[in-house]
Amino acid sequence: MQTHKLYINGEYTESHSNEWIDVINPSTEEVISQTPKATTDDVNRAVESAFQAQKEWELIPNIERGKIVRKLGNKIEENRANFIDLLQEEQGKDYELASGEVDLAIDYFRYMSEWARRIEGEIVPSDRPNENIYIYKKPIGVVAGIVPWNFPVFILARKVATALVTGCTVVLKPSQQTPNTAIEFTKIVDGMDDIPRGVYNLITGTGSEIGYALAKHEKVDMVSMTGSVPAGTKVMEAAAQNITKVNLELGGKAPAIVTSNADLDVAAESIHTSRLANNGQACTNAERVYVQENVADEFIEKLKHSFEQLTIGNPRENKEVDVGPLVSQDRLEEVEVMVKTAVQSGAKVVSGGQRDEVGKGFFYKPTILTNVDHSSAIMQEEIFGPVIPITTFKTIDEAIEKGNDTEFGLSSSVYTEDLNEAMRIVNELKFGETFVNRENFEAVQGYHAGMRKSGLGGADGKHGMEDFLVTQVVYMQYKNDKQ
Ligand SMILES: NC(=O)c1ccc[n+]([C@@H]2O[C@H](COP(=O)([O-])OP(=O)(O)OC[C@H]3O[C@@H](n4cnc5c(N)ncnc54)[C@H](O)[C@@H]3O)[C@@H](O)[C@H]2O)c1
Ligand SMILES: O=C[C@H](O)CS(=O)(=O)O
Repeated sequence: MQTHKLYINGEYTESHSNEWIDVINPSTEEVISQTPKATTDDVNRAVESAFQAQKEWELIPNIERGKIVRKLGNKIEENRANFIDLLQEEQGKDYELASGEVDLAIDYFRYMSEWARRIEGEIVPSDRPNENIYIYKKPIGVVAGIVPWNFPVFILARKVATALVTGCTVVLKPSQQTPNTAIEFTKIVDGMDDIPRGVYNLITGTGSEIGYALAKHEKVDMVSMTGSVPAGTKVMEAAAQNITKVNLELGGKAPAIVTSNADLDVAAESIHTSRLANNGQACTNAERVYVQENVADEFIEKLKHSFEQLTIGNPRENKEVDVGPLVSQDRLEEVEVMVKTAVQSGAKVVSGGQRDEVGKGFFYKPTILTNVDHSSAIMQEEIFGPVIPITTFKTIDEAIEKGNDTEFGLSSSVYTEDLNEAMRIVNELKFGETFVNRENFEAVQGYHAGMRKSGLGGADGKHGMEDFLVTQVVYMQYKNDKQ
């Protein structure tokens, strides 16, 4: 059994707890490694080390930091196959998405490195003679990067690449369910002499203890956390104690609106892809469909047909597998309960509707539900599994109203070939992202940010990079000999 260590101040170190968390392969239920269950003492050590390293790191010229960030991407690429394998093993992704995620992480380090020369301030006119007002952009400081299990490599890149290029130091806490890819990344950092000690630290453990302690730490300047709304609420509560900035990427309940003017083949194919990506476990996946009633039967038939072609199994053993496992037994049971509750309330199962007993592993059959009420739990709560509930609408007004009627505000999508209809729906939907006639997954140069309970602040692009900066305004008075 492989056991791991924490990484603090440039050294591998034992946790003070001497307790361990099992990491389980969701396709086989085997324990694949054990990570230390860190303590608050370990959190203090890691944050102190990041705090001490901050000054040296931010004084390194941006361009040098950018080169280091680029190099990190290159090193992941050298180790690409290993990252893909570890990711498949700990999270159960299919090969295509696992390799896509690792490639996106590589790209992310490279993309963020390019901001090194472009972190710009401003000079604005003063009200007084002989004075310039400089608006400086500076690193926010120590960043706590708290990562979920569903995209453990890509979201690590979002936290680490952005922190390092902006001159911040980082304490990374991966999900206790998928720490092995972060541990592999830590080996890369450890092998690079150009990253000063303490700039990057890794601690492993539970969210409720270690994540919370990190968010509450007075020397953490920003908590950048991706995860569920309940955990994000806890992070805000902890951070509030020191008025620490939070950057939160939380859950979603993305509506997909299919109008009678849609290309139904495109809609069915995109919603299929969007609902099942990562075995149904992505925050931007289509989570509920509103289809105009005169095309509903045809659309549902197309989706049903495509769901029936799917192969389920261990994606690490078979590259052709379309749908792998859910990440854990708990996740499987939660999805099962949500579907059962919906069925008890009158939902009709068009496809799937139960576990897939392929042997060991946490497999649930891709499921289509119709006859669901817009206000029911399956239409309002995040499912995070391969289940798509579908309801109908009569008018575009109704579709927009129902689409917006949610506590989440991350992603949404619209299917129509009518430009006027598309523009109207896009303008009236209140979501951080809207995909028109295509499946989800955002671009690194965009801005991934949720409205309502889906988060605060955002990631990616110029605006995501700027979330890791603070502003200092300098009023520079000078003497003018000519006056
Ligand atoms: N908006 C986005 O970009 C985005 C991306 C990926 C996942 N998500 C969301 O993440 C969720 C799935 O991931 P998950 O199950 O790993 O989420 P989670 O909230 O259970 O855990 C996320 C991270 O937060 C930590 N955590 C948990 N409780 C905490 C607490 N009290 N204090 C501090 N940290 C805590 C966990 O240990 C983990 O590292 C879904 O809701 C999904 O929509 C959102
Ligand atoms: O879980 C959320 C996602 O859709 C994935 S990510 O935003 O690209 O990380």
